[in-house]
Amino acid sequence: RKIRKIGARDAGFPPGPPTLPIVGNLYMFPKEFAHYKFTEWARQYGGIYSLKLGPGTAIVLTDAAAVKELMDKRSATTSDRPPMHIGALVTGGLHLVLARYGDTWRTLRRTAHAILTPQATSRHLPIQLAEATQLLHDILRTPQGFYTHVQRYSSSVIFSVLYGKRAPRYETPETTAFFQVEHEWELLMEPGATPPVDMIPLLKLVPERWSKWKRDSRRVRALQRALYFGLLDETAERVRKGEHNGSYMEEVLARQEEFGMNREMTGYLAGVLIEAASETTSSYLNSLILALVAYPDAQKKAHEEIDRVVGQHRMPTLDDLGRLPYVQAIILETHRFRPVLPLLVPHATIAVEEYQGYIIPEGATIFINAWGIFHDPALFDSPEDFIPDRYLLTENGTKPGVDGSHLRSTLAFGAGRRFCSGGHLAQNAIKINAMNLLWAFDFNPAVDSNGRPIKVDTFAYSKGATMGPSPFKCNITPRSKEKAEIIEREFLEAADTFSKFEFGLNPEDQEFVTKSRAQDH
Ligand code: HEM
Repeated sequence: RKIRKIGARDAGFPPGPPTLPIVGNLYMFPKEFAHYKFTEWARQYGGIYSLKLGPGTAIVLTDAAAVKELMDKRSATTSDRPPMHIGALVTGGLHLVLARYGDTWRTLRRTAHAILTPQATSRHLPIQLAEATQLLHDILRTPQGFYTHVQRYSSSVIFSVLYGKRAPRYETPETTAFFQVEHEWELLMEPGATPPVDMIPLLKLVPERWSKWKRDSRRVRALQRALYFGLLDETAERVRKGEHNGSYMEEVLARQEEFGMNREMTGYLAGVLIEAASETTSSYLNSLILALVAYPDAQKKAHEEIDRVVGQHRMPTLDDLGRLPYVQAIILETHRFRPVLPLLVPHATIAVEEYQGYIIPEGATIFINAWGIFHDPALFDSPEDFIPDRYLLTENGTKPGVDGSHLRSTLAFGAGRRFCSGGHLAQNAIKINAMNLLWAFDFNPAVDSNGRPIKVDTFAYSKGATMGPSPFKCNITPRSKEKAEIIEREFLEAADTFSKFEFGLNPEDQEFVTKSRAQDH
């Protein structure tokens, strides 16, 4: 009887789709883009429902009030992560984002905080601004390469902050290596993409030659370690030679003991921060560009506003944003329309909780279905469309007359004690680049050989835990000759800020840097 009970939903648990003995709902668990199926189930079973994953239980929250109560207010018991055998195999349990709620996580998070508080973040503004200027310059020169220009931007900022070493090109070896391994890692970590080894531990015993996930895990681990520890050793070597440049890893290496860190933790902390910062920020910005191409009316309104407030003769600054309500609305609408992590990152409970009469067992996985909340037709008018104007009508973009007070504008950055550590850095990146891109460029569909516009597909997204648009084509042109000249000029002026971060460049990078500056003279 006990065995037959495995996979069955206990009395008192939130409702959910029908289960089968032993496997529960595993037989129907989506293998990719899980947020779509999760949202379909939410419309059927409600804002809080449960899935039986073999003997384990997952709770899916598609309700802002439940997120506020369970994840924000009761975060003392809902801030663990579910055991992720594959993640632990790849990173040795030292992955800050995936680490269980315990001392290792606390130490890593505390150490990361040193560079990510609002105050510390303001110290990174000069390099963020300089890199954002290069992004405009790169797009001006080779607009068709915008997608990787954006990726270069986001990785170069975090490389500079962490190791004091920037990436002038997408082809800079560390950047290319990072995005390649990150893609494989993302595929491995997507919910449902690999056999459920956490729920059915016997699967761990399948020999490596029959389990692709084992081979992939080994490969990703080797590639990540080569990159992360290579960069760390390079920093240590530089310090040994007395060539300090004030980077964060220099500080962690010097104060390792005080932080409670060792070499393994330090290498992974920095590597995980590259992961957490690069793919997310670049996916967001590429989604923004995709939305601007697909929704020309919204783009036009933003252009009108930015021309009125910032004008033709200077680039925008962070201080302008307060006077750009439509651009602010575009920023919020992009998070809603295409949240970078549609299911955020799963949490887990360390004690039983009770909510609205339902039991949430200890050790349950909790998925926050941000996609389902943001695309709920009961909350939002035409949720499938990109309509920034909704955020001018009500604070949280909900339709008039609906109570949207449980939502918060930062939902896309997570909840409770696991809330995104890099929120301030990310918000600055988004604000600066959203304003810059809108000020500088017109984004239009690419045209085919007959001159007909090619419609972009706003649903063409790559698989993986992070939701980034698949590479797409569009036509990007500067909005005026004067703006193009300002970008050229500002790019030259950024050279000063860059110089501190440009050491040990390989010959190709060095040539690129020299040429790109010389051409502007
Ligand atoms: C558009 C940009 C970004 C988005 C949308 C984003 C979103 C998120 C989300 C949803 C989580 C999971 C939160 C949860 O479990 O409740 C998270 C965690 C995290 N993020 Fe971000 N993030 C972004 C950029 C960054 C940046 C720039 C950094 C660092 C420089 C960063 C560092 C982290 C870290 C370290 C965690 C793990 C926190 C923990 O588990 O304790 N993120 N982020």
